[in-house]
Amino acid sequence: MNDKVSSAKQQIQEISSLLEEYNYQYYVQDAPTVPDAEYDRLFHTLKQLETDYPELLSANSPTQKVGGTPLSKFEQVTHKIPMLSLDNVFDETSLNDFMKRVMDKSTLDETAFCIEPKLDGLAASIIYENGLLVQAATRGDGLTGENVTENVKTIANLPLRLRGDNIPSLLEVRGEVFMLKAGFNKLNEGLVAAGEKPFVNPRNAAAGSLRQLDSKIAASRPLAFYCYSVGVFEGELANSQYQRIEQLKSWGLPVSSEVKRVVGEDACHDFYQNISEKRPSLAYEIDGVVYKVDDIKLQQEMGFVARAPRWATAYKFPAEEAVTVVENVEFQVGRTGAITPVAKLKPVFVGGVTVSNATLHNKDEIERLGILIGDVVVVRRAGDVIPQVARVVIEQRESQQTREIVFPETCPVCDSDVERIEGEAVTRCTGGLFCEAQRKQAIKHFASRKALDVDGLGDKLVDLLVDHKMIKDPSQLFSLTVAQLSSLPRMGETSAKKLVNNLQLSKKTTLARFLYSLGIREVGEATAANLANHYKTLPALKKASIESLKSVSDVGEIVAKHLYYFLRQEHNLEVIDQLIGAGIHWPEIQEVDESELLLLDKTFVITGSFNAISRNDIKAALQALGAKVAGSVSKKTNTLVAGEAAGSKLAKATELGIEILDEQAVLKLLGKS
Ligand SMILES: NC(=O)c1ccc[n+]([C@@H]2O[C@H](COP(=O)([O-])OP(=O)(O)OC[C@H]3O[C@@H](n4cnc5c(N)ncnc54)[C@H](O)[C@@H]3O)[C@@H](O)[C@H]2O)c1
Ligand SMILES: [Zn+2]
Repeated sequence: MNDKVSSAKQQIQEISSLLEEYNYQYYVQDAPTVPDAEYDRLFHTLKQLETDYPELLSANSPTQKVGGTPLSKFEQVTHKIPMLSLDNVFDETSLNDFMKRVMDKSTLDETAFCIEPKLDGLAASIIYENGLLVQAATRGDGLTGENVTENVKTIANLPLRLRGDNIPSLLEVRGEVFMLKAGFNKLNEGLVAAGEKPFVNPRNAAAGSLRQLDSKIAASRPLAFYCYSVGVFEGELANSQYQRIEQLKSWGLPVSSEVKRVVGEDACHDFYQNISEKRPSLAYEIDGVVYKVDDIKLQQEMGFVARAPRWATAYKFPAEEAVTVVENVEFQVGRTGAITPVAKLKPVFVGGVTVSNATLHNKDEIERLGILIGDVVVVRRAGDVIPQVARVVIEQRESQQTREIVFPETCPVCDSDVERIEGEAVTRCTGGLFCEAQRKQAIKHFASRKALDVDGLGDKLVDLLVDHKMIKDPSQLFSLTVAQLSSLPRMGETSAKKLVNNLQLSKKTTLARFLYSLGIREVGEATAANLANHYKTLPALKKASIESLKSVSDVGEIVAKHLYYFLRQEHNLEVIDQLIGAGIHWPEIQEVDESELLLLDKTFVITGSFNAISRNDIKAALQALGAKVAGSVSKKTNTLVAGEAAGSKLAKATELGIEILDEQAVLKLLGKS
């Protein structure tokens, strides 16, 4: 034996024993450890080797057999006509080759194909005698299957008795037992809740449910069945695959509504295209399209090879899952400061593209997956969804080569501390004002209407300023010159002058607006106002402990922590100092005698639109008098301020008998009219 042959022989042995192991996990345990694509890849490599070295082909090769082995715990059933598998193709060219082979063989004027969705479940043979369901079996190894009659009888959409005319006295229907997507998700949720292992996919869930000794368990599982062919029969049947399916339907048997009879290559390709698009919205999983010669006589003439008919082929969708290795984990900082772990993968082809990154979302997800750097993982990319790590192939973990994923303690972009607040999944950078990753977002927020309200500084302009490296943080806005600004694309001198002027104007603000403008997480307009009223000065707020912060109305544990950490970052404090240095100022907040607060502890809601005053000003004025301003009307509301075109809030307030003030009345109350 020359070197090439002996190396081919060794490869064949290695692949065969791997495939046998995978077959066992898949068909016997109903729990595959590798994606189908990995199995198919090995299978095709083996087939190719056997084609290149025909002398090495053994009758026991996995390429010559139908996958499963019937479990001995079931009574065995011998199939009168073997239940075969299907050949498969993965691209248009191979599909065209298949069609060409059929055409070459055909003497028909018009060779039609029956096209069916390839349901992703497991095949079953169901025998009806005189219209009554008498036996059901799995495919098993193709010759012998498992008797699962009692379990099949529990499948909701399958009739125990056929109806209609001309039913053959003996009729073996073949089809797929599968699980609806919705039922599968629910089943897995239940299993997880009960501390049991969930199924990897609906196919394996269907197989695991059907092959239960206790039919009560099978009955509790959301199984369904669609017919796609006939085995043995006594009586008359149509001579076309498509018409046979119609006949089965007329006897009350369930068939997929997607099945079509078509003529011509174009129509065959169109079907594939259409159903690929429809796939995500189908209630059940399909993993491809099956093309069958429609004419039964032509089917018989074409016959079979070892494990599959020559008259049919399955065009499989590009695999949505593939196996690869996690080479490293990097951390990306998003524009809101969220730190996302990203798995750096050995590049792998999946879902039609080469993937080398997959998001790991957050710490919880890493824990859920139990993933380590160096692990072999299954990567999933369905449709346009970003690639995900679906699971770790724990069987292939080599401990010496793996290490734990360690989250950074400081931001990989700006080195500020990171925080992860209890109850939140996300880890964040706390250098909001300084962090390069968060720069654009921070400046846009700073200039926005409810913050410093810089007229003429829109989002696009902020992008430009940052991209042209003119500013790094909000404080640098104030040293921009007319010359600098007018050098930007689409920026004339007049607008540049206006903007510089507006920036000057915006320096006069309030402490509340200033606090809001810093973009501290969870510190909205109302919270900023409460903080300003409570602490009165910025230094007082800077010194506040978490406990003290929590005593402010509206401020809970989470907000308090965000504030506290934000104000402990050197870099943030520097930017704040620079802002003050640039001339931002606000009027001192007067100590007020609470007894003078007219509206202390009264709750207001504002709705509708106003003419002489803005909604924000009404709000600020009410708050200055000690009132709380809430967003929705409830029993706790004391007064509704209703402007023009007030709607549901007005109706509700009227219903609850709450005091209602119109614009005139509120202006009077505020002493402004
Ligand atoms: N991940 C693993 O470890 C692993 C192991 C073994 C097998 N597998 C997967 O199983 C495949 C082999 O399984 P297989 O032999 O069942 O072949 P198959 O699933 O590729 O094709 C044949 C089967 O398709 C089903 N089918 C669905 N719709 C049909 C229709 N309209 N008409 C006819 N048949 C239809 C039937 O059950 C039939 O037996 C492999 O290609 C691989 O994807 C995976
Ligand atoms: Zn950062």
